[in-house]
Amino acid sequence: MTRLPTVFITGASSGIGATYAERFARRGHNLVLVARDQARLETLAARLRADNGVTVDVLPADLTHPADLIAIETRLRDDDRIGILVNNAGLSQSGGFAQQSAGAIDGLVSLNITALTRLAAAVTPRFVQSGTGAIVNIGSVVGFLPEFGMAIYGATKAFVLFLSQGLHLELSPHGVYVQAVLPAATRTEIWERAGIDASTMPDMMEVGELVDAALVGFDRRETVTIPALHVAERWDALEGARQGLLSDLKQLHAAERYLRQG
Ligand SMILES: NC(=O)C1=CN([C@@H]2O[C@H](COP(=O)(O)OP(=O)(O)OC[C@H]3O[C@@H](n4cnc5c(N)ncnc54)[C@H](OP(=O)(O)O)[C@@H]3O)[C@@H](O)[C@H]2O)C=CC1
Ligand SMILES: CC(=O)[C@H](N)C(=O)O
Repeated sequence: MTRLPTVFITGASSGIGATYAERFARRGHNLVLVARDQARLETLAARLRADNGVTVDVLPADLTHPADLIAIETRLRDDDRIGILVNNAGLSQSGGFAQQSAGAIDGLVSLNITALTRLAAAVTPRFVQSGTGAIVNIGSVVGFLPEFGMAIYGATKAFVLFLSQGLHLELSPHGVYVQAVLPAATRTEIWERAGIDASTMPDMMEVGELVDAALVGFDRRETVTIPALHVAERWDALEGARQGLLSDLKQLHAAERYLRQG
């Protein structure tokens, strides 16, 4: 019987989520796996149980369906064995902003933003109460790359970064660790699902390398982990510039350049 916290992973039927499941199972953690494709989750769960001797629960759910989301929130709220949430389920964007239907926009926002936020919120009071726990939110470098041409997807990922930084500030004094993982292009099914030809991407990281790097950041308790960023000082400089900008906000009056001339 393991004393390690159970790891709850959304979007665990493929790609990054399935790889997190494999890596945490190898470390001896019990798992709860969530995605829509129950058969795929069951196959993965059976393999992880057999290979690692861990307990794996499968919770099929569509996180964009209100009733499913409530059921998943309830499990996170009530199951005090769960000590790590990997908020990974996500969807990419197909086409430019002008091509988006109302349904496509709703799908992106409800999975990438609403579900992720509600699951973090469901688990937080219990983690704060116990003074321990970890929330891993999967963002994307596209969250700071409007140049990539996926305005809605990128905005959902900018939200994930902001939320994670805010939660870090609020929850770390209570012993809760929050990590934002920002992958760059990684070889998974997300591209095909969005109707994007992955062969048009010049370089792509293999998913195992991505998750192993993200776990190095996790073990070091990094707040923001960007596996494809080779010069870490770039991130520090960006954060430094942001802090500098804060010190130049003076809200009593508009800046000189906005004062009307005559
Ligand atoms: N691959 C990449 O290049 C990058 C990926 N990311 C992020 O990584 C995360 C994982 O993506 P990745 O592994 O690449 O892609 P995959 O498409 O392989 O995985 C997405 C996972 O989310 C699940 N999922 C999709 N829709 C729903 C839903 N409505 N309800 C519940 N689960 C759902 C899928 O399972 P099912 O269909 O069974 O529901 C699947 O398990 C995403 O948040 C993505 O934005 C970030 C940057 C780069
Ligand atoms: C743009 C994508 O679809 C990809 N998941 C990424 O975030 O790089």
